[in-house]
Amino acid sequence: MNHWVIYLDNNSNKKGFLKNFQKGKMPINFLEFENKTGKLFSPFTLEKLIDEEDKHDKKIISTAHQSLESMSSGEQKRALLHHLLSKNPDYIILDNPFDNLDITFQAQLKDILKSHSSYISFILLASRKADTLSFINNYGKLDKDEFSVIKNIEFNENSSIEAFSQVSIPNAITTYSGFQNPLINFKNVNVAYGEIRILNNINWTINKGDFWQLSGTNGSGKSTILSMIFGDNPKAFGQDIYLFGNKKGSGESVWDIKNKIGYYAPAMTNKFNGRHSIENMLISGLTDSVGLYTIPTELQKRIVKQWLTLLDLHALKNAYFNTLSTGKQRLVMTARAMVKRPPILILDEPTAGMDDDSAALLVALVNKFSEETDTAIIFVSHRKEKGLKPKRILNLIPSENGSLGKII
Ligand SMILES: Nc1ncnc2c1ncn2[C@@H]1O[C@H](COP(=O)(O)OP(=O)(O)OP(=O)(O)O)[C@@H](O)[C@H]1O
Repeated sequence: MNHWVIYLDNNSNKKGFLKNFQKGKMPINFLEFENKTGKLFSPFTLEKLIDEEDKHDKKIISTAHQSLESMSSGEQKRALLHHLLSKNPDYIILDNPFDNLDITFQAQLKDILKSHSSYISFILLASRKADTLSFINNYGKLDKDEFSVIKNIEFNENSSIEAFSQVSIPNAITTYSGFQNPLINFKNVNVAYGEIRILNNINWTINKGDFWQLSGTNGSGKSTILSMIFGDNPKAFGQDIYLFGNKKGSGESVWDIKNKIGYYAPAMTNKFNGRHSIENMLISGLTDSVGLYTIPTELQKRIVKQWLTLLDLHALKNAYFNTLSTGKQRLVMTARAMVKRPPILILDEPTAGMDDDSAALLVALVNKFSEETDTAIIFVSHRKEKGLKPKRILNLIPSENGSLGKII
């Protein structure tokens, strides 16, 4: 059985490769798959299934107990793999399957894949050099649209990233003032869905200038906590949760809260597939809109120019955002969440799907935010992100009665 890993970097045209592959236009090394049945294990497949379940009100993967959409990322991946395997394909393309997965589940997933590897071929698309599978026997890489076979992966340590050191984080236009510490305060917060307890007596205080990593295994409740801050999770009501001094649910609208928070999660990138220039993308971060509805002011343009210089993207300011490499898109989106210099910045698994070098660059940018500004940062990741310098970690540790919060 042939199994492949194809290493991707910042410039790989993964979408094009997948599209062609599925149409049967694959590199000659893959001709054995030409008339075979293949399946795609990717966030895109998950999105499509969630959409289909929603539109047709049917259960493809959802169970009587839980919808696919409400499952944690780990649970979704497990369910998707199970679904794809049940179709008995000849091969499965795995698009960065280990993203968003904690170490335990990564190991479980590797075991499941191995147990099927004697009769299903796996083609692994991997951005991280450490993400490989023991039974892989062919190696390749995708350079833009060009596939080539390589001998094996050479592990090279990232050189330390000196990027961004020349330019300071630009100033704010609107100053958010008048907020007292703590900006966020959770007191003995408990969440359960039916009989299942998710969070157990969580106490968490976030002050100005804090830099938190929120970590925990898949399903431990990280998204649940975020949704109580940034979303309108009804589980937040009636609990002792204080946002900017106000008890959650006591009158402030979700919009009021969102206005004071910069937020970025990779899934947001899909909202910006229209014709948005990089400059306008950053300006729209000042107004919290997807597009631009008013002519930008000179001041807005000046601030954004400084951001473009910081990101070394000034020469590309008129380029369309969707023509950028994934790594550069992520940098722009992260900066976009920060341009208004909000009191709180939430970055939800921002490095998922990035190659090592681009992830290191994003990490360097976030460290710089922490060093040079008063914005409190919450960086969600179960991966120990190399080089990230959070000051504190809230680690959610699952227990029978829901996750306990351990502060490190
Ligand atoms: N609406 C819901 N109904 C039932 N269970 C839910 C609902 N929303 C979340 N859950 C469950 O709550 C648990 C915590 O989920 P959550 O998404 O917060 O975890 P997470 O730490 O963000 O996981 P991951 O890293 O995999 O994204 C999971 O077991 C999930 O299935």
